[in-house]
This record gives sequence, structure tokens and C-alpha cells, in this order.
Amino acid sequence: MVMSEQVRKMMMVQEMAERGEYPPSRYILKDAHQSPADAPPQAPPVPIVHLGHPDEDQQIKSALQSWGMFQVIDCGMTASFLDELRDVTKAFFDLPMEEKQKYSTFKSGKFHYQGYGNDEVATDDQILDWTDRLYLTVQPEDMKNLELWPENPSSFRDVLNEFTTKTREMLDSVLKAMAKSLQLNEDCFISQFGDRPVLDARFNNYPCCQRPDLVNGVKPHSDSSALTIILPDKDVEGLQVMKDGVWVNVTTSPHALIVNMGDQMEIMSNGIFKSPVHRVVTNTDKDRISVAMFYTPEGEVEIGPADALVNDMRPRMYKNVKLKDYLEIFWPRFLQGKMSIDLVKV
Ligand SMILES: O=C(O)CCC(=O)C(=O)O
Ligand SMILES: [Fe+2]
Repeated sequence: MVMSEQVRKMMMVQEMAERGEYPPSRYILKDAHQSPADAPPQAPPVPIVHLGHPDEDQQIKSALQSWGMFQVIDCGMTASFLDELRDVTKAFFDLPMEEKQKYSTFKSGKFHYQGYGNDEVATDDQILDWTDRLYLTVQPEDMKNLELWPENPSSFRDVLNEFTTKTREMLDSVLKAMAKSLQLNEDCFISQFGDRPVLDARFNNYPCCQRPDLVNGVKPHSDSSALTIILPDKDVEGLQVMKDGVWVNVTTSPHALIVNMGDQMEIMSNGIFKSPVHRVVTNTDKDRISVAMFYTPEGEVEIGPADALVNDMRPRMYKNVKLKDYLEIFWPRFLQGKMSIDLVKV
């Protein structure tokens, strides 16, 4: 088929950037209104939530109702560990292309989500993002595909395993704190995840680009997850969030992690916590890296608005949905630059 041939011949973004190439037409935004160039340069930093602080409830509620995300500084991971995670990420993307391709998303001519590559190319008119990534499921244990876990740099696997354990601990405390901030039982959200919640790691590389005004690093989207934890680049900005109808730069402390709401959380909270639309923009001279951890309920478990959040004052706003079914709607639409949350509204 034309499509798969096209994909096989397609270069990784990193290779095009290294050759100083102008982005090919498949990457160029068609609508001038979508240009990444028009974000305001100055914005306040993302609100900080101090987990365990007496004002935690208030901090969470206000951050999630205004931004849909917050930053955590005291996240239980040391600054040097977070730097190590950045170092192994960068070391992986710095490997020769031949070595990275051992972990390719393409196997026997077929696309798989896990591995090194970019989004699936599903249609001829799909506009591609200026990024390469490594996508790995890290929990549950039996869903790990270790064949795709880099052995180089040699500490990569250990660092990822440690990041996974620490991220899970952080997610559990954040989910409890979010429930308590709404005067709910602390297990109210956690109990919806089932026995086998899924945690996926995505290592993102956004090479510099000759025309950052014409491409997206990641197209505008909301996450399909319940929660996403993001370790942004220490020096290079690029993540932007749509706030009150305008794009604002996401700025954080160098050793903070960002907690971002995903669509599943918007559903479980009956719309109180919004899953924000965000995107990544590129720049002409600096590569950017980030690591995102997507936490989702088990695919077969039906989730829905917490009972205690549905009442006469606030009627049910979302249908119950299984993650597996949601993803079937979400991915093809994501690839076309469309959001999906409205499709599960009552
Ligand atoms: O690179 C980032 O900062 C965020 C990436 C992102 O939004 C995603 O992978 O869903
Ligand atoms: Fe995202």
C-alpha cells in the first residue's frame, strides 16, 4: 500500500534536523491561524502544589480549575535523579540511528505503539509532528516488552524502573489528594483504576527546526490518560497550554514534575477537573527533550463520574466508558488533530 511505503521511506525528524532540512510538506500546518508563532512570551509559572501541605486542598482545586495542571517540587525524587533521567534520555537519542532503529515501532512491516518512532501515519492528509520518541509500557510488569528497552546507555533500564516506582507512588498520593480536595473518600478515584492500571513512558525528542512557525512539536491535544506526569526539558521551553482561550508557555522550576489532567480524570470528576488542551512548539537552534508518563485505568474497566459528584446541582456530564473503547475513538481523531472528550458527554 502507498501509505506503508511512504512510512518506510520517511526519515526520522532528527535526521532531517541534522541535515538542516526545511520541513517537508507533510509537517507543514495548512491553516495560518494555527501557527505556533503567536504564543505570548510571558506567562506566570504553572501553579505549585505542595503535597502534604495544610493548604494542599485549596492549591489543587485552584490549579486544576484554572490550568488543568500543576507542578510538584517535593515529588519524592531528588534533583540529581531527575537530571540522570534527562541524561539517559538524551544519551539514547544521541545514539547512532542504526542502533535506535533496533527498537523501531515497525516490525515485520507493521506499526506498533511501543518502540522508537513517531505517530502512526493513518491517512494521506495527516499533518505530522516534528518529534521522534520512544514509547514503552512500564506497568503492569507482564505488559513490558523488554526487547524494546534500550540497553544503551547501560543505566537506562534501571533509571526507568526507578522512575516508574517513584512515579506510581506520586500518582497515588496525587489521586488521594485530588479526591480529598473535593471532600471525597481518598480512594474514590484510585478505586476506578482496576487491578491492572497501565503506566506508559514516552521519551520525547524535539529536534530544532528551520521553520518553527510552520510546524508543531506535538499538535494541540488533550491527553487520553487519567493523569500524565511530565518531566520537561531543564533549559528549553516548548510546552504550551490553552488557558482562557490563549496559548501560554508552561514554565516550571528546573526540578519540578508537571501533573497534567487527562480526559479520564475529566470524566471521573464529572468535569470539575478539566483536561487541558496543550501542544509543543519547536525553535530554530535548540533541541528539546521531555519524559511523559501516562497513567490510565485498566482497559476493560468501565469508569465514569464519581457518584458523589453527581447531584441535582451538577447533573452527570459524561457517560461511563471503558478505556479500551475510548482509545478506539481517540487515536484516529488525535492523528487528525481532533479532540474526543465531547463525544462521551451525556
Ligand atoms: O513534551 C512535553 O512537554 C509534553 C508532551 C505531550 O503533551 C504528550 O506527549 O502528550
Ligand atoms: Fe500531552
